[in-house]
Amino acid sequence: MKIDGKPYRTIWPAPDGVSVAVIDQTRLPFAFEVRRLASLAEAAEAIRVMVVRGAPLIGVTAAYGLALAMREDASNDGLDRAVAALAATRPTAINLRWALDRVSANLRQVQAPERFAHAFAEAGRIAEEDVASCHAIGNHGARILADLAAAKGRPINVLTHCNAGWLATVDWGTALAPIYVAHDQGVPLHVYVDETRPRNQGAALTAFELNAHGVPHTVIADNAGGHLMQHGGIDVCIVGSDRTTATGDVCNKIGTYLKALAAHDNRVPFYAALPFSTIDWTLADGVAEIPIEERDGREVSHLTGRLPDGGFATIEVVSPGSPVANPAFDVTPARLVTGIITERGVAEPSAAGLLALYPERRRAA
Ligand SMILES: CSC[C@@H](O)[C@@H](O)C(=O)COP(=O)(O)O
Repeated sequence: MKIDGKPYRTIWPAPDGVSVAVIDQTRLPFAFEVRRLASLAEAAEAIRVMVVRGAPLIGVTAAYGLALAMREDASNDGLDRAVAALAATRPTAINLRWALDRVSANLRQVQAPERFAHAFAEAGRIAEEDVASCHAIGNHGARILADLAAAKGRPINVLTHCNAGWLATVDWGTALAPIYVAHDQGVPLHVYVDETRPRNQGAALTAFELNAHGVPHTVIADNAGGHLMQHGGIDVCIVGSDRTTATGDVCNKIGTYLKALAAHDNRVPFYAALPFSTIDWTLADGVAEIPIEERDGREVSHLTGRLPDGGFATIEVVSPGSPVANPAFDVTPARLVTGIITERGVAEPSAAGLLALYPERRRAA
């Protein structure tokens, strides 16, 4: 996607050929800064502190992180240690584990001296595949939006939560890809953007993206969505996912479940958009089985933003001394999901629906 007319991806090989460049998402929307990751430690830290975030991008960064680790220690022990270090950075997004498994399986087939080049190339392939998957998700999802706009005969209102746009992937995004494709095709739409406390990925990142692309949008407080749905203000919800079970339960940013409940109560269609790398085929019950990341309470008790003089400040907003909890994701059961938009088409949110799109998994099972 473009920033000030210049096309960007969220991660790309640096010109030196031995490191990668990423957009520092902790600085957006007020500052656009590119960071270079040159070591395993830098890649792991970038994922942990959310310089890069979003399930698909976490996976690609981990793949490059494994490559960077192979420059430091390409032995089998070094490979095991690097996989463990990267896997420990964030527990919920399955793309992380999926990318590590894929690259490390590849590396075990080659001798140590070749491992860096192999891993770097494989990470690049994963990135390219992610772009293709997200673009395909955009095309499939755009048809849903176009049909809805045609049926309503007016601009449609789409609600999204967190940031599942191009910043959360390598390019295009998952939940926002259908919006970009539909907007580019001339489908009249407007997006309600949940601010997404505590880290405000909606207010900071989704709004930044939609602004840059010229998509009409309005940022709302997280608690406003139910009210808007009761009054006919939302025609469809689209969210991303960090892990989707083989039965169609969808785990996404904290607060997604409440939106799905409100959508169900108001008969508003609720879609999750995700690539195959987000499906955890080993799980059947998302609420019971998906590990939910618990993040630092400071993300709830403090807010960081821009001051009138352009400087940045972090301020305290919770009564000092009050305990704070910060679960970062929740699970929306399949029964609340209308459809799962994937790179292969739209699946019914069920084991049968997903297997119909991914028949090779039936054989694997
Ligand atoms: C295309 S990304 C889908 C999800 O990763 C996204 O909705 C989300 O919850 C991101 O969470 P984050 O904690 O910012 O990494």
